[in-house]
Amino acid sequence: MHDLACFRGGRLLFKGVSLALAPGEAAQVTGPNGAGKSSLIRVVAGLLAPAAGRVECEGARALMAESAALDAERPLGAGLRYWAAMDGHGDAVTVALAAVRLADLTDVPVRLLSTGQRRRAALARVVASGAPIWLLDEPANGLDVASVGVLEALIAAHREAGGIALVATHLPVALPGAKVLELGS
Ligand SMILES: Nc1ncnc2c1ncn2[C@@H]1O[C@H](COP(=O)(O)OP(=O)(O)OP(=O)(O)O)[C@@H](O)[C@H]1O
Repeated sequence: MHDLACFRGGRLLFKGVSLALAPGEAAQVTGPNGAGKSSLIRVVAGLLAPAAGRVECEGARALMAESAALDAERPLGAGLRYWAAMDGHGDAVTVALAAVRLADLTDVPVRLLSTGQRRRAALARVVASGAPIWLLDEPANGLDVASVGVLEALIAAHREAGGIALVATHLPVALPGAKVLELGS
């Protein structure tokens, strides 16, 4: 991120935001409600144009935001395979579902999943994407303590394998050695 600025709703949310993440590194984006954490994640994802500055990425980006964008009527496994196939990793879904402890629900329609299970499904989508750069917007929302542990372990394994994680969260998520990007300060 080079000198990023973001205007939204006629308001300057942040400016002068610069950060470099090398393989294996992570950053936590913090700040009060409305500071622009989600907006920053969307800028880095390429979904929102910055008012100034630029983002450079080497490798694909996977975004975990509020919605997992999975067809509610489809079985979970089939819904995830649809996206993973687009990313060229259709065979990664079984492992991803096991990683987020949802293997038992592979054949259950997405509409029947609980809130926390939906969040874990969204995480499975990121895992199955094979993308080296994970952009996680409030990934711990709706997760119980054990699932936050799973989230932390998956991020750690991703970093150990040379991946990068940018995590916006107001809930505690252990990210050892992560850089901190505080917005609204
Ligand atoms: N589509 C939009 N159009 C105009 N303003 C928007 C839009 N989306 C968000 N905003 C505004 O941008 C500001 C930052 O929102 P953002 O969701 O990035 O904050 P946040 O730090 O993630 O907040 P929270 O902690 O509540 O999730 C808010 O004031 C919000 O009202």
